Amino acid sequence: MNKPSIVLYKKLPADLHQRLEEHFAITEFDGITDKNRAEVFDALQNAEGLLGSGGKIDKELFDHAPRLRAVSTISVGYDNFDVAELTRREIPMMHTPTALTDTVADTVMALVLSTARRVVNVAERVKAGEWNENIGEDWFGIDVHHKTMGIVGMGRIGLALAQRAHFGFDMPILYNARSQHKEAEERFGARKCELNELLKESDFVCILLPMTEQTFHLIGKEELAKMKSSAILISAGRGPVIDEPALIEALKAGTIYGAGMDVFETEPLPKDSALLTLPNVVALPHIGSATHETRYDMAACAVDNLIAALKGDVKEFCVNPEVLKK
Ligand SMILES: NC(=O)C1=CN([C@@H]2O[C@H](COP(=O)(O)OP(=O)(O)OC[C@H]3O[C@@H](n4cnc5c(N)ncnc54)[C@H](OP(=O)(O)O)[C@@H]3O)[C@@H](O)[C@H]2O)C=CC1
Ligand SMILES: O=CC(=O)O
Repeated sequence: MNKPSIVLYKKLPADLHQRLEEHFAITEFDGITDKNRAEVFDALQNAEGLLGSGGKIDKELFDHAPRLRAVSTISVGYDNFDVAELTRREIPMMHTPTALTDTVADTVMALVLSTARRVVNVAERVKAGEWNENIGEDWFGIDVHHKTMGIVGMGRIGLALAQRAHFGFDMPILYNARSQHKEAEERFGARKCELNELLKESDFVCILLPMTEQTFHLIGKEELAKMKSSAILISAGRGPVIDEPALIEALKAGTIYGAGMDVFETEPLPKDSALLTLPNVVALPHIGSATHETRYDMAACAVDNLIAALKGDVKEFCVNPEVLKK
């Protein structure tokens, strides 16, 4: 019997590629870009599955995939997919939520520490030969331990961050989400509050929200103005949740102390972005989950997700479970 065809648009480790090949005939691309879209459209004519990460996966693409039965992304976020269109076509959309949670929380904690203690800025000065005598106050940062941690988006990653902040740094925790998160309250003493209260009271405001119509530019000029001048903003959910020009203004004016950012409105971050010129900004290239171990686990999860979905055997990790046949 012929194996079902799939389109793979992300390079996989050899053993995972082999696992996929045992089940499917694979047409492989190095991403889906404006340059190769037409070629991808041709390959999709026959494809029953789609697996990869990044790119804009929209209705036009699905229109070229009349046999598509399952889509699997190697990520937890899926804002680059037209999920409503997939649901309309009764196609399950799979993602990799649990594999990366701890690694992303570690990255957020790294941003908290490196912005507060100015690790990147100070290390650059050492490399530039500026450490010539005992350091003075111009090398100092601010404490992290015992400060108030505000978490906007108390989901899987928010919870893992709360655990680190509570047990590792003895930080009181405030959070904002749509629902109450009893586990965070009971295990880490977290207190749910309105966004405005969180912004006013937190020393670290960590934004861990998905990108949706409701979260777009949730943090803008007015919200930034509510933060303490000694507070630090950490952005590690999706870039467009923060109004970047408003953030740049606040950082330049010194109305907040600094920002640690793993995600941006435009990625890769444009070379002329003012964020690159500000010493109180730590900018990372969207590395939240980027360790060898975690990226492997995410890819393995996405491969298993596609195999399960094309067999009609989905048990978890489906974004639109309403399409699954009972
Ligand atoms: N920087 C990186 O490399 C990475 C970034 N991410 C990003 O992080 C996001 C979060 O991941 P994860 O924790 O696993 O996701 P979850 O779905 O577990 O958590 C999302 C949280 O956001 C809250 N939320 C959603 N919409 C709103 C809103 N309008 N107002 C207030 N709260 C809201 C949810 O609230 P409620 O609980 O009430 O539903 C939930 O607490 C991903 O969607 C992805 O975009 C993920 C991985 C890596
Ligand atoms: O940003 C990364 C993800 O997995 O989502």
